[in-house]
Amino acid sequence: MYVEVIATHQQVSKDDLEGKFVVVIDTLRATSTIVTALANGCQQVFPVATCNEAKVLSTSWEADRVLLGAEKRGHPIPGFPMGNSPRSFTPDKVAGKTLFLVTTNGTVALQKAHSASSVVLGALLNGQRVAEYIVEQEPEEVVMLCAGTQGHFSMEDVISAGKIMGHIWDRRTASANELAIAAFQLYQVNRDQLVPLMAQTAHGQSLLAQGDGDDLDFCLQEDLFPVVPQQTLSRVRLLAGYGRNSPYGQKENSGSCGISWHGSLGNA
Ligand SMILES: O=C(O)[C@H](CS(=O)(=O)O)OP(=O)(O)O
Repeated sequence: MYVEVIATHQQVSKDDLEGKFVVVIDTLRATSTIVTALANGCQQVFPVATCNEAKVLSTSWEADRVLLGAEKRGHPIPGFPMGNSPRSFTPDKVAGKTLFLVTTNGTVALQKAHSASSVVLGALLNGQRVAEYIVEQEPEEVVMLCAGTQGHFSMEDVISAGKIMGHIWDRRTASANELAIAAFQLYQVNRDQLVPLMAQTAHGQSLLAQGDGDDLDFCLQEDLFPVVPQQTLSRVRLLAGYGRNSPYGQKENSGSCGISWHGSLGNA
């Protein structure tokens, strides 16, 4: 297995991802939000790039089954009551609903991955379960596509990739590109201080400035939701057998948000 971490979705084209096994990561906040919504009972999510697209697509569903969520550069959008705060996607709001979500970076990265053969969504909230799924599937090549922030490297996405890399290496050998190795090291060194570290980053600072500091704490919890969301065509659902209510998921979701991991570098 070869694992490649890519720092921003702007570094790849749809063609580059064609036929690949891709993990899209946008820890602050799109993939954390989608993981949370699905784990809390949302039926399915359509990540879309524009508000217009979300409105047009949503008209095909019964109005009382639809949720509209959107933000642009961290700001709420009129007509999209759900925003992009994972903490607002509680079971009472999302159970049985179809969510159309528009965000600045994450949903654009997810749309770019439409050409991939398999697309799963990763975050710190579900990183270990995603790694287990990758190991079980044994793809020859894995691309961890970090959404980044407006074309720039995002520490939180790369650290999440490093966590997933570590869980893969804990279970099997795999070769990796240099960013994957760096991501692994970054996670290892900082795993006990994620909140203060992320509070220094550009995205952390902007969340704090807009009053969403609690999202930072929420999104930096590890393995709160042992689920694997999978994007098929344009829709994201929990992978059967890897959902919150699977026996596997229940067993793992023992209430601890922390992990116990003592991985070592695998051989190429
Ligand atoms: O909602 C977010 O936190 C970001 C907005 S931005 O990066 O601050 O512009 O969107 P996302 O697509 O989830 O990275």
